[in-house]
Amino acid sequence: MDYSREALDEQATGDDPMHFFMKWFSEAESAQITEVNAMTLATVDADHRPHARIVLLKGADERGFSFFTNYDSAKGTHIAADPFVALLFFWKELERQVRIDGRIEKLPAAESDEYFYSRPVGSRLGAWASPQSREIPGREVLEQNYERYQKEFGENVPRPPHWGGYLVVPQRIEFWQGRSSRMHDRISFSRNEDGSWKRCRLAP
Ligand SMILES: Cc1cc2nc3c(=O)[nH]c(=O)nc-3n(C[C@H](O)[C@H](O)[C@H](O)COP(=O)(O)O)c2cc1C
Ligand SMILES: Cc1ncc(COP(=O)(O)O)c(C=O)c1O
Repeated sequence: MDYSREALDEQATGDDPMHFFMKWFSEAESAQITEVNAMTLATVDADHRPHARIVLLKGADERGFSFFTNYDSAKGTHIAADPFVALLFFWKELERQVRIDGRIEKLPAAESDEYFYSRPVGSRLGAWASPQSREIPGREVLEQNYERYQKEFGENVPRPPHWGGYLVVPQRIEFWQGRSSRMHDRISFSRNEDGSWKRCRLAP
């Protein structure tokens, strides 16, 4: 595969990488890419070993990038031990990659509530039924848990205390645009001490 769709120059990215991320994100949405918000989340465990999995981006604003999960999951345990994480998007139809490194924190409970109560009842029950990342003897455990919580809560399924959002506060954001002959464009932003951003170009 030789990439040839378009170029990315420094000026085009502007001074604010969050702003530019939103632009690329809406272009990916307009390009009808399925699961455009699917991103790889990398964490490290207490022994410094890396782990990666897909999660869904549910918010991006001037603070950073948010997603929702089980705080008691493997990723939640890693994050509690080491708050440095990486996110990765690959939008192959646009020949684009976005790499994000940063520090992660829990979203305020009110924001987790707001998102949780927007989810379908079935997914809310799923959050109770699944002890995420734990070994279970068989699928029937999930089904039994699901039925049990369905009986207990009916249509009013509260947010489990172990389920909520995280916010990744970016320290570095890199925009990668594929170019011909592997001579890709890479524009990288690093956060300065005062919160402003330093922009540079990296060799591909
Ligand atoms: C397309 C896709 C989207 C997913 N979105 C989420 C998500 O937003 N939150 C989540 O907890 N798991 C999500 N998962 C499941 C995770 O990839 C993973 O299996 C789960 O979170 C357990 O990871 P852990 O054991 O490393 O904590 C998604 C999986 C896929 C394939
Ligand atoms: C286990 C799990 N939790 C959370 C999510 C987040 O997405 P949603 O809130 O749309 O269910 C997903 C998406 O696939 C998921 O698989």
